[in-house]
Amino acid sequence: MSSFQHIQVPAQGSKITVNADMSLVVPDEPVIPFIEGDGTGVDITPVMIKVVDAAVAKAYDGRRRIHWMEVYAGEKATRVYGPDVWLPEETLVALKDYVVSIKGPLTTPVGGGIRSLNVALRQELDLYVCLRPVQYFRGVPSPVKAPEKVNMVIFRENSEDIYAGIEWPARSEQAQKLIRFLQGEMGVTKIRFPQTSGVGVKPVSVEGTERLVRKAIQYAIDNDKPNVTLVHKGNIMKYTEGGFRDWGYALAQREFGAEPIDGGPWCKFRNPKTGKDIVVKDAIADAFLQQILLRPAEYSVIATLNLNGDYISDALAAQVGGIGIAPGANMSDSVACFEATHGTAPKYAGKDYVNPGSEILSAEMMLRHMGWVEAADLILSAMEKAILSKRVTYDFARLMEGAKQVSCSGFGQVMIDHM
Ligand SMILES: NC(=O)C1=CN([C@@H]2O[C@H](COP(=O)(O)OP(=O)(O)OC[C@H]3O[C@@H](n4cnc5c(N)ncnc54)[C@H](OP(=O)(O)O)[C@@H]3O)[C@@H](O)[C@H]2O)C=CC1
Ligand SMILES: O=C(O)CCC(=O)C(=O)O
Ligand SMILES: [Mg+2]
Repeated sequence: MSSFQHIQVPAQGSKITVNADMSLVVPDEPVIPFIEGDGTGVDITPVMIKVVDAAVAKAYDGRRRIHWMEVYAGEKATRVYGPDVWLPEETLVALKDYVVSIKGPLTTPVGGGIRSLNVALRQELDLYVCLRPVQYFRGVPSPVKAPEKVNMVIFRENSEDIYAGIEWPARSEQAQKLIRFLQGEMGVTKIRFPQTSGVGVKPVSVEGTERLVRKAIQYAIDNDKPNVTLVHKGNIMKYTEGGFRDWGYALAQREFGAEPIDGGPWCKFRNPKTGKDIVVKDAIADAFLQQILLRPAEYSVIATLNLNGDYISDALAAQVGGIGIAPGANMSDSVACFEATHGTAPKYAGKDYVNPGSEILSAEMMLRHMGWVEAADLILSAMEKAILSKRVTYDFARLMEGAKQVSCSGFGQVMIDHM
């Protein structure tokens, strides 16, 4: 018997569980929760499910099957649970309990209104790694000359930084109180317009940095990557972004035995699995954004803070063809919730128009994470073949010579036809 109020647990299928060493135990018929998402979520999420089901059926010939379980967040949650319930407690319980899940995008209003549900989910479940691989698919139209040189994996810190939403509006009692405290007790004299300033707080911790950088370096080891770059703005924000850089380097030396190169700060260590050197280096965020355009081949794994990671994700996605095919995952040591890099693209909502590729590739990451590599590989090859067939959604069609534009669901079907 389910103890959920509105979540319908599928009659068949069972939970994915986690061993003490954090490895997954994945049954052949797992129950996977999904959040449909706001805006274009209604378009892309059903297509993602159809493509994944087709890949799993093809790869395992009926021996494996996903039982999808809808859980609610965002506008749909307010329709199901009541007008003010944007992120029901039972959604959080289900995402945690069922270990692996996938979500569509959720709307966050600008300037006021509710705080980001996406951020709330990451915080509540402590999904501290935002993992966003950026790779080039043959045939994708790109604004740069050599998009195939972009092959990076972003590890974005997902739980702290200015992104955590600790801020107060201009002229509010709280902002005024904090400004008075800063001026009266902390010796701050440089708030230019204290009467009319909104204020935000940017927490960046040693633990938060270390757990993220540790994952990034381990990923470089496991996946035979040549370097890890810590991207920060530590020249200006010395004790937050500068701290991130310093704690990252210190961790590389302390836990992975990295030695300074030419007196540092860059350092390197030998990959215990391959014997090759892994260089740990850093870049200041503004310079990094021009480096990824001019010298992308020199960067492989990126470890960065929350807001930088947000900007870098969309910028890098553009280099390989746009956020229509930019996947991602939010992960703790045990729980993972997969989601596209893009948002709800409201002007296209409900039009069966946008590219479902980002959410499908997020599902591909999910299948790989579950160890269902055959199904994941099928999705990758179907994506590549679909793009090469030039039957693509508007975002690619408008940049491709000789393309035939298809709808969101049409692109899903083209993928299935190529499996
Ligand atoms: N994780 C999440 O749930 C996220 C949620 N958001 C939220 O989404 C809302 C809208 O944000 P906005 O800044 O407009 O960013 P979006 O990512 O939603 O859209 C920006 C532009 O990106 C392109 N785009 C987005 N999705 C697709 C797709 N599936 N296929 C092809 N192109 C796509 C479109 O470009 P074009 O106009 O050129 O066609 C679109 O206008 C906000 O409330 C924001 O907070 C934003 C990011 C992540
Ligand atoms: O939460 C949001 O609305 C935006 C989040 C976002 O842009 C991201 O995580 O990349
Ligand atoms: Mg973003």
